[in-house]
Amino acid sequence: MKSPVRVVVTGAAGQIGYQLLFRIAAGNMLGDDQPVILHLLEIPPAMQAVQGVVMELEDCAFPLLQGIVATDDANVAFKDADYALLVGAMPRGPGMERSDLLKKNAEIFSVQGKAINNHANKDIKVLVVGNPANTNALIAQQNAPNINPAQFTAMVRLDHNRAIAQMADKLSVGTHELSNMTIWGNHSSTQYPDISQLKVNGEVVKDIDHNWYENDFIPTVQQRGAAIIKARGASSAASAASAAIDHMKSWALGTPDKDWVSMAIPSDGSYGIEPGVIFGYPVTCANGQYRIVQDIPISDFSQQRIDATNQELREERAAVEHLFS
Ligand SMILES: NC(=O)C1=CN([C@@H]2O[C@H](COP(=O)(O)OP(=O)(O)OC[C@H]3O[C@@H](n4cnc5c(N)ncnc54)[C@H](O)[C@@H]3O)[C@@H](O)[C@H]2O)C=CC1
Ligand SMILES: O=C([O-])CC(=O)C(=O)O
Repeated sequence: MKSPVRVVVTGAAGQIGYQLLFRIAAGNMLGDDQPVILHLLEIPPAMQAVQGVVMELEDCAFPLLQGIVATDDANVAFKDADYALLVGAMPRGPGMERSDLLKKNAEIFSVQGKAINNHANKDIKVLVVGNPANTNALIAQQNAPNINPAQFTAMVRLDHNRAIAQMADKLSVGTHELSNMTIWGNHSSTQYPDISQLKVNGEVVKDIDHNWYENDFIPTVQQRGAAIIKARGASSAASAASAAIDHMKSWALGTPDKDWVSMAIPSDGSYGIEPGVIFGYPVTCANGQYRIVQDIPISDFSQQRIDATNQELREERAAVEHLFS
């Protein structure tokens, strides 16, 4: 049996937290042979609800769950943490863009970045889910100068999974038959779902109707979060938790041969993006490290969309630079 790892989930009493914790404890994220100690961080008014979540986790008698720490103190929550899923933040409601949450949520990520810096394992893997995810990840990273900046990532995997599901439906194939989807840029309505490299059972997909791609598929993926808010009256939760599991699993356990996943990670300058911006890229993962897929041909059509999402991320960064330590 491996020794247990410590996994922090913030916003543990929220919608996504409630979907996420049980799957982590069941081994869906880090594997059937990896025991976990869950650290649940919440704000004081939610601590009673967290106690209920703790009771339910206990009642599952998960063999891999070797301990639970529930706290409203970030310094306690991040102590010796190996993985952190930063979910706790306000969700948007109808008619809002995710960037409208920037002012409300930014402070949370500067506080948590500092706590990670001071208390976490130096190899910690951080995934930011709370919106606007890319820029919140940048805030956390900039407040953690002693942690390798590459360890801070944000979630575009839900967009990646949505894009695969839409294409599978269009092509009448199973989602498992598709590979090489890419989400470039921001987890926002400027994201660019790129199907130029998409394959079905290893064969490049040709003959996609460009009009459908541009005017139906791309907006559907970009606006899927808003469509769910409209339908459910609340933002996506189970699918978001599932994507968070997928993101961390890929990062920790690796991606399959001949495929890649989309992760928002600090740019190293690849594809002309300014270094440091937390940008959605196609990546492969092995041995707990991710690597940007290089040399994907970028058409003029793609370049315009990559530029638009890059521009939005630069504007978001400019709005929060005062929170960088
Ligand atoms: N990146 C992505 O693909 C997605 C991101 N999201 C975002 O995830 C976030 C959480 O969504 P939900 O779980 O639906 O919201 P929710 O409102 O159900 O839960 C959020 C929880 O966070 C807690 N919280 C607030 N401040 C905190 C702090 N400083 N420390 C610890 N916990 C804190 C709240 O008490 C609440 O229990 C939202 O910002 C939402 O927009 C949602 C779906 C997809
Ligand atoms: O749309 C939202 O506000 C929640 C979210 O990020 C998503 O579902 O992609």
